[in-house]
Amino acid sequence: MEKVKIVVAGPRGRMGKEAVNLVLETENYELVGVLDYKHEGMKLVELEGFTKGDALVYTDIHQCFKEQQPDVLIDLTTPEVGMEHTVTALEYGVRPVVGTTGFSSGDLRKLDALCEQTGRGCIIAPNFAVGAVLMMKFSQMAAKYFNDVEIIELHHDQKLDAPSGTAVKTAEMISTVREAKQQGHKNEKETIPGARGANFDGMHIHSVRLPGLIAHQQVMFGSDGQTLSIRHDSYNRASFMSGVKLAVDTVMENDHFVYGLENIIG
Ligand SMILES: NC(=O)c1ccc[n+]([C@@H]2O[C@H](COP(=O)([O-])OP(=O)(O)OC[C@H]3O[C@@H](n4cnc5c(N)ncnc54)[C@H](O)[C@@H]3O)[C@@H](O)[C@H]2O)c1
Ligand SMILES: O=C(O)C1=N[C@H](C(=O)O)CCC1
Repeated sequence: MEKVKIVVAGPRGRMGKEAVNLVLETENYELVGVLDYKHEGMKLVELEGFTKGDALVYTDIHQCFKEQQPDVLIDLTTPEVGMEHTVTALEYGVRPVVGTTGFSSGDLRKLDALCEQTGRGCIIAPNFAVGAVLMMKFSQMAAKYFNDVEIIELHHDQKLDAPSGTAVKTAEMISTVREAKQQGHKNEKETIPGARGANFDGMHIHSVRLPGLIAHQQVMFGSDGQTLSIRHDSYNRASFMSGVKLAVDTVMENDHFVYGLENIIG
């Protein structure tokens, strides 16, 4: 069987390191390159923190794709860089698996159109942890019966985007079934701006950033005399890797755009 040729963007990052190790340790995967903004021409093994890997470091995505002709790009960078990488990958016929969060709805529409144009698959997954995907699905189920919901997402303090991609995706999924409602008292007034969090279709999202945290989310529903809380916790970044593998294997079979792992988990 031919190996899946993979490039990882952001290899020195917290998630990128895990993804590089996943690729190196998976028998039918081959790491053919990594994309960084520095260390051009070095081998992966020469970078701090790596003990193996002959793949070359590229700072130019065009050169990387021309020389290596990968099947899949795994992107774990920043929203601006990630969007540029994803567009370029599709233009080269490389299938993107994107964990990078912070894409706008306009970005997602553009990528959807580009997949249709190129006939290539692309998976954007705001959260690769299977438990987090279930937490989102269970929240969507609960929202049929509870209109009042607050989303509390908690992450490490090095995170760039707020609210998290997971919180936005959860709110979007809830919105498909929740009866539209502006929550809280109609005369509610914030005495300190931001006290009620971000407002998505009348429901509120609260972003907590603290050292010591990894990735956590609690979705709280309330109605007369009862509350329901659905919570997921990632305690390490290995928790995301089975989802990355599922996305890589699936994108190799796909010719369309997928936003959210819930669309490929049965
Ligand atoms: N989908 C998920 O399950 C999931 C899980 C964790 C994190 N994330 C997301 O993944 C992204 C990365 O998270 P992280 O915690 O690893 O961040 P990080 O800051 O540790 O890593 C980002 C890496 O991107 C690299 N980078 C910046 N510019 C680059 C460029 N031009 N080319 C190549 N690399 C470049 C940086 O050097 C850095 O190593 C974030 O958007 C985060 O929200 C998603
Ligand atoms: O560590 C991060 O950053 C994470 N980001 C994702 C998000 O924005 O939802 C998923 C969990 C970890």
